Amino acid sequence: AYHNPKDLKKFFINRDQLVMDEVELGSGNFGCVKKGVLKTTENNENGQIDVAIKVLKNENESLVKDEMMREAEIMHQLSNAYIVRMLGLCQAESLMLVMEMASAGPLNKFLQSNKSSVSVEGIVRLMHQVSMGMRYLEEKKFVHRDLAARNVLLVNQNFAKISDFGLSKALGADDRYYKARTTGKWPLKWYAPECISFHKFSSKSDVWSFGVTMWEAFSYGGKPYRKMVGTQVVDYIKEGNRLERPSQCPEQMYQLMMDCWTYNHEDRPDFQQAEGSMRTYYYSICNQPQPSCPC
Ligand SMILES: CCN(CCO)c1ccc(Nc2ncc(-c3cccc(O)c3)n3ccnc23)cc1
Repeated sequence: AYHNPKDLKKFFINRDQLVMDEVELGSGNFGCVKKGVLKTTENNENGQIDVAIKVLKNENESLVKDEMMREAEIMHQLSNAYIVRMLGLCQAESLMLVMEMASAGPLNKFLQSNKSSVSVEGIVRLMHQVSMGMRYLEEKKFVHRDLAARNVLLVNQNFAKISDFGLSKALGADDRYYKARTTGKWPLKWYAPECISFHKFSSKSDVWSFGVTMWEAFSYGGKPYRKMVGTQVVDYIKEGNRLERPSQCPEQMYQLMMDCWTYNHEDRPDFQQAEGSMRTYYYSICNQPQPSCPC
């Protein structure tokens, strides 16, 4: 269950600072995500920040509430340009998680509806940013466990942030993986073999998911293993098959995806190596570093 609430105390936002739109950005069994603004008085300047608010439904289910508190506790420890920032929690008519808004929404949806205006170089830039965010998570010993294009949110078409830490886990100092006790509604098409066979999750299994996320991006929001259900994918992979190179995908990027789908996790690159490959290729095609604030 969720513990040490004291750490998050300073993180509680009072309800009258929040103005919530009717606009619903998304919904799930947890509740829904709404658009809104957070009124601030930073150094007595009255300002406001666009926010996404995850609103918990049927409050009484302490299970869902604990899960949201765990998500908040994880995000509270993260600070990186390529990871969605949590601004705080608000306990009012229901429990709310307040995040800094990434207003262009999920990467897969964006690419599906902007095929013509996003170049291959633009996709390489976005996926390099995701690899930097994941390298940061790896260094901090957090396992995401739900990396997919639907959980990469865009500030704009040149700036991506990793989101949805609902399944994430902090590894113990000398743990090399997280062992799930039970299986849940798992995104099997994004999961490495060891996750499915042994319920073992590590940054190396996040690397496998990163490969599938790359495939989605270079497919402009295509759905992986289209004709199969999750359980069929397990056999497909075991027989040595992999997703095919998307037509617009550069050879070097497909090679990296294939490396991320190395069956044995010990032989898979880690995010330090994957980020290095992305950076090398990105510089080779546009010879300029990522702006410090890619706004
Ligand atoms: C393009 C418009 N559109 C699609 C609407 O149909 C759309 C969809 C989503 C968003 N933006 C966001 N949706 C959800 C979360 C979120 C909330 C809680 C936890 C968490 O990890 C993430 N979030 C955090 C920051 N920005 C967002 C912006 C636009």
